[in-house]
Amino acid sequence: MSTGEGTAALPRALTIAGSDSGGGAGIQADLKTFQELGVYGMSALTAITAQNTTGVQAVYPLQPEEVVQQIRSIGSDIGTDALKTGMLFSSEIIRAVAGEIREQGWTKLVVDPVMIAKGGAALLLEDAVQAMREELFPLAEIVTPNIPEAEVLTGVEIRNEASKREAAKRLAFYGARHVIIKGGHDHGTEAIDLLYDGQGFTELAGRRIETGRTHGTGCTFSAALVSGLAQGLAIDAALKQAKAFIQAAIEDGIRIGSGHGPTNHWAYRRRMALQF
Ligand SMILES: Nc1ncnc2c1ncn2[C@@H]1O[C@H](COP(=O)(O)OP(=O)(O)O)[C@@H](O)[C@H]1O
Ligand SMILES: Cc1ncc(COP(=O)(O)O)c(N)n1
Repeated sequence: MSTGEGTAALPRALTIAGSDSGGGAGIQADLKTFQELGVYGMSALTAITAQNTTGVQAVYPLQPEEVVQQIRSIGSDIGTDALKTGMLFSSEIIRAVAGEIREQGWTKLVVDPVMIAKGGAALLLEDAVQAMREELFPLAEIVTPNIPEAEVLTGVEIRNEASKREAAKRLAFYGARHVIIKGGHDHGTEAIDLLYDGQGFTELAGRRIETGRTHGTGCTFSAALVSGLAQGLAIDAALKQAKAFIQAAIEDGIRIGSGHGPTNHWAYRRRMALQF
């Protein structure tokens, strides 16, 4: 019988990101992922987007101090074991968020350098790329660009394995302790994510699924990574869990909306349950 005293020491994770009204990406994807992996989820909103599977209809950024206050409220009372950033929109918000993360002394930070939604809408202003590199990357345990984002951040055109590795090295040079260049935008029968830890490379491959339902894959993947870090996993174990989580979520994508449908955040836990 429950004593009503509560569950001790659930891992805690915070997402600092934009809201996706359609529920497939942004903080909604992050919170669903935290919950599915048994992590207590918290959020600090950076922007509201009016969005569905067909695209982004409007973006309403918050004031930098509104973002900072949310983070401060969490830091001054609940705290967090790990955190991620997603859509940050402007250099002003990036600077404010980086300043507050430094203030809180949080180090288990995953930076997902969200730039463009799958439908083509800008989720980061062009002049904010430099602030992202200079302010946020030095604080990051892991940065998780997709291929187009890695190209914008480094100026390296990724055409083959050698240029992908060169881009990863440059991203590490900006201060991130680990770099994962995600392979969703690549071609081939496998989606291969490349991890660089400042010394060597590791590849993690999953079967590429032919589907249009990939809205929120990057958000979901980085939220799963953060969950692993919050649980105390090492980077390679957190990456394996995140890859299995996103693979299941894409394989069991949800048939809703007429455009880029969302992934299924429930799929991984259901598969785990079926194994026992
Ligand atoms: N069609 C796919 N089949 C299997 N895995 C995929 C597919 N698309 C993306 N992934 C995986 O999803 C994760 C997110 O990658 P990606 O889609 O490149 O990010 P983003 O959403 O930032 O563009 C990575 O682990 C990637 O390998
Ligand atoms: C609020 C918000 N944040 C991020 C994304 C990127 O989505 P994806 O993970 O598919 O790149 C999005 N579409 N909306």
